[in-house]
Amino acid sequence: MQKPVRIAPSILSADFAKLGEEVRAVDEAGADWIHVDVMDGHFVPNITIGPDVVKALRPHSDKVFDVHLMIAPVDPYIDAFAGAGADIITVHAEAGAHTHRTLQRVKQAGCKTGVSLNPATSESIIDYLYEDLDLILVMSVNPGFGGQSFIDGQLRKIAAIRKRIDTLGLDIDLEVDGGVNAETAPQVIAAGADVLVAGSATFKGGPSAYAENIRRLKG
Ligand SMILES: O=C(CO)[C@@H](O)[C@H](O)COP(=O)(O)O
Ligand SMILES: [Fe+2]
Repeated sequence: MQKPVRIAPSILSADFAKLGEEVRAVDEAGADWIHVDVMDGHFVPNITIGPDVVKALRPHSDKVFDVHLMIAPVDPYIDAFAGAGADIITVHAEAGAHTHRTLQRVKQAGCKTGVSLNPATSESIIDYLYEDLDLILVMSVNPGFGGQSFIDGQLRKIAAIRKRIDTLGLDIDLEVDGGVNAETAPQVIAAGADVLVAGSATFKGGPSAYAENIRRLKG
C-alpha cells in the first residue's frame, strides 16, 4: 500500500564545501531521509563520494541514510557503506549479473535492501526479487548528474511497480529519483511513488529556502 510521501533530498545538489552543515540544514527543514549518491566514473559518467564521506556525515543527522550506489562492481563495497552508517543500500539491477546475491549481502551487512532501474530498463528484471526488497528506486533521469529533466515515460513504470507491490501485498517503498520538483511531484505521487528524491528542487535558494522547498514537494 502506498504510504504517506517522504522526501529524500539528494546531497549531490548541496554545497560540497560544507556537506555536514547542509545535511543538518535539510534535516531541520523537514527532510525525511538523506539521499546519498555514490558514483564511480565507470557505471555512470561522474565521480562523487565514498564510504569515508558517509561516515563523516553520519553524526550530522539521525534521519535514514538512503545510499544510492551507482557503481560496478558493487559487492566489494557493501560492507564499507554499511559500516559507514548506511540504513538503506540501493544497487542497480544493471550493475551486475547476480543482483539476488548482492541483495543477500546487503541484508547480511545489516541494511535494508533497495534495487534501482535505469530509464531504459524494464520492471520485469526485478520480477523474481520482490520478496527480497525493502525499496524499489525508479530512475526518472539517466543517472550521473543532478538537475536533469524528468522523463515522462517512467510514470508508466512507476504505476506498474505500484500495482505489483500491492498485488503481492508486500511492504516495499517505491522511490523515484531524477527531475522531481513541485511540478512533477504530483504526477509521480499519483502514479504510486511514496518516496521522492529531490536534489536541485530541495537545495535551490540556499538554506533559508529548504523548509519551503520540502513543503512544496509534499504538496
Ligand atoms: O541519482 C541521482 C542522479 O544520478 C539523483 O539522486 C540526482 O541527484 C537527483 O537530482 P535532481 O534531478 O533531483 O536535481
Ligand atoms: Fe540518486
